[in-house]
Amino acid sequence: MSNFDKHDLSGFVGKHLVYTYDNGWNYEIYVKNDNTLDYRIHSGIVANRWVKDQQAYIVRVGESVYKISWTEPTGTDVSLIVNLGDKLFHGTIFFPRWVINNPEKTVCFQNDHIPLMNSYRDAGPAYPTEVIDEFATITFVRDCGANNDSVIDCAASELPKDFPANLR
Ligand SMILES: C=Cc1ccc(O)cc1
Repeated sequence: MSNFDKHDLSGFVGKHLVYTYDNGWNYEIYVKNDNTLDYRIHSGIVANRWVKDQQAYIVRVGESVYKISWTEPTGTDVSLIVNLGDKLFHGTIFFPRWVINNPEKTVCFQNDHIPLMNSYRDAGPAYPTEVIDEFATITFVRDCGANNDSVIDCAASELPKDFPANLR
């Protein structure tokens, strides 16, 4: 039996993380509450895409290890492991084929374009799925409290040049 409370997400909710995948892609998430995240993409095939209020399954699987999983309006599925104790991160992204073919279609503030993303998802092609399975290095972490809408509120391209050093 585990000696931690798997239902206690208090060590995770409010966390703001910046991390770089081993393939060079730079991403950022904010764990808004126990079933919601915001994220922003700095580099990679969909750089400058950003999303608020994505509903997700968030579970605790170790003393300081958490897993976040969700499916997007685009049909992209994501599952992340965040190991805060070891500053270790692993992400698996299941991209539908249409995103790989035309990643630029998803580069936007998605919240303003949900019906469009759903229509792209439904038009496909969905297959073959492209699986990105990568470790990442956490380069920045801080606590911002729950339900803080100021943490991620613009595209990566609009951030100060010294981000995230400007937050320290
Ligand atoms: C497709 C979204 C997405 C968001 C965060 C992350 O680490 C991987 C994928």
